[in-house]
Amino acid sequence: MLRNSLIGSLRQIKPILCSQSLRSLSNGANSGLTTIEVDDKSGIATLSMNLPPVNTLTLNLMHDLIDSINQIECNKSRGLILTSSNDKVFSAGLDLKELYKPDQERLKEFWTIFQDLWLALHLCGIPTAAAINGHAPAAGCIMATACEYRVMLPDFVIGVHATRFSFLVSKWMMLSYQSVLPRRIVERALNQGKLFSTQEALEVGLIDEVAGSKKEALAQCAAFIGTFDKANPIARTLTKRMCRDSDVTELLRDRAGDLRACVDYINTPLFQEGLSAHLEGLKEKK
Ligand SMILES: CCCCC/C=C\C/C=C\CC/C=C/CC(=O)SCCNC(=O)CCNC(=O)[C@H](O)C(C)(C)COP(=O)(O)OP(=O)(O)OC[C@H]1O[C@@H](n2cnc3c(N)ncnc32)[C@H](O)[C@@H]1OP(=O)(O)O
Repeated sequence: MLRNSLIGSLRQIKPILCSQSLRSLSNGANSGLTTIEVDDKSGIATLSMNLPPVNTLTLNLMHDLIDSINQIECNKSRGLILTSSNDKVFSAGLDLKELYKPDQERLKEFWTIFQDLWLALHLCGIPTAAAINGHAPAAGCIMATACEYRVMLPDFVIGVHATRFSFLVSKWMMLSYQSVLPRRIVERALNQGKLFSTQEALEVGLIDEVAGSKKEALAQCAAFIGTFDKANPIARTLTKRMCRDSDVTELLRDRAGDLRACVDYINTPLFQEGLSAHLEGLKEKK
């Protein structure tokens, strides 16, 4: 029953582009906001976000990421490593400009694609790891928690600091955080709007390892992916999805309800005023 419902729900996000070859993948498959490099020897695909200056999750970047995840999965790569081509920022999270005084139809599209991205990453059939080679606030952190393993470079921050500027997060975003950290730590960190330093993140278990360089981070992620070599890939995928079932069911059960709640909240004066102050703060930093 559980397995059937899992398979059923997974069909909803089944990758469509299943005929592409590894060669064309390694040549880069889309508009350049992401790049895919497949290591010939290991068969592991590295997916890099490449949207200067800070990899904000715009509609286009999120579309590219979903396409890339689907392509990597369809090509039966041995694993997927998510990273950034910026050496200071993994991802600055959602594009705040999309949330400020938004066009209502575009906002719906934006939130829906964010849900899709999280589902694609969270339910990706092959092993996934994040090489966090820069700051990873807010949705940057949520993307990392949707992966199975996290390796981070020193002197950066990661976490969900939404309450600092009067944002709430959806339940599924909270569950993603909670799938990595104990509930009491998540509750405290979300309420404080805490950004963890690399060292703090390691101590609480938000990340699994610290690496000295991006090259080392990629190697550590690849070593993690190698730990599944003895597992049957289909059994592994089904097991991963069963383990994650309760997290995704929350969203799949009522995507429209989540969309409605988010759109309503984003339109409140509380949210818009907090966002306006946050955007000013980012400008004044200069
Ligand atoms: C009752 C039930 C209700 C349910 C409600 C559910 C949901 C409700 C609704 C809301 C959703 C809340 C979800 C939030 C998830 C998010 O991801 S929101 C995004 C939050 N992200 C941030 O706050 C990060 C802000 N950025 C930074 O802190 C820094 O930029 C950085 C990442 C640390 C990098 O610093 P650095 O010094 O290298 O760069 P700059 O700060 O100079 O930035 C360069 C440039 O980029 C612009 N920028 C940065 N981040 C963003 C962003 N997220 N969106 C848009 N633009 C961004 C910055 O302003 C600079 O622009 P420039 O001045 O024009 O150069």
